[in-house]
Amino acid sequence: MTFSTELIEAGTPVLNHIMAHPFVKGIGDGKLSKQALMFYVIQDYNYLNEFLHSDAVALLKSTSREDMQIISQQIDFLLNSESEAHRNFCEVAGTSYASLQGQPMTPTTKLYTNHMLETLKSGDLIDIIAAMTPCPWTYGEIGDRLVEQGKNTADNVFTPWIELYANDDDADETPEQFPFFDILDREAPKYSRERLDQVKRSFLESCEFEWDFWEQSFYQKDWQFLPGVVLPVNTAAKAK
Ligand SMILES: Cc1ncc(C[n+]2csc(CCO)c2C)c(N)n1
Repeated sequence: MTFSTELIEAGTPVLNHIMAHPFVKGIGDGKLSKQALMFYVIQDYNYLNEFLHSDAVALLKSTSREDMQIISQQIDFLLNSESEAHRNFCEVAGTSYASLQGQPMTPTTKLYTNHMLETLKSGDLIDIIAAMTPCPWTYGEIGDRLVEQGKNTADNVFTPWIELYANDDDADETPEQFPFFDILDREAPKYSRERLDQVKRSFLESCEFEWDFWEQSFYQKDWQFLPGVVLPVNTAAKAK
């Protein structure tokens, strides 16, 4: 069994929970509250900035042009295509994208991005890619499964979001669709079983953070701040 197959098998229960999450179901049914959509976009903008930093370090640790190409494609998607997904949510929420940028990170966004950034400090390429892979993997799967369920209808307001993340219909579910898995499979044989278990754990932590991200957005889980705390002006995270 390849290492990527092992990771996919281990991550599938989390993916199933993500598919059952009310936010993801809401995308499929074209129904989500304005508050949930805005919260998601604010936090995802923060998340994607840190994902870009992770890509930058992954690029720095790459030794082949092939890997550099894969990582640069991810950066290109993130900078040039992924904003379309945010714009789709903003349009439905009836707000402008610009108004949702530059707000503080919530605890969950901090934990998830810190998990990725921590691996950058001390990890090898395999550690960095493993922590980053659940992001494109789970979104590709969400897109594919919602298309399989026939949710990308003309009258679903979230069809542009679904179609951005769904992979081509004629392609099978193979790791080739997620080139990060290729890098993991190539790097894995260089490591002991014990070391690979650490990598797998890190992948699973990111899978769980993906679920947490939907959860925090659906319920708008923000900092509580204890009674009596007065925040500095312009640092309240909640969108008005
Ligand atoms: C919390 C969160 N997780 C995953 C994605 C999806 N995503 C982020 S970058 C990228 C392409 C580079 O791999 C993809 C598919 C997201 N937007 N937000």
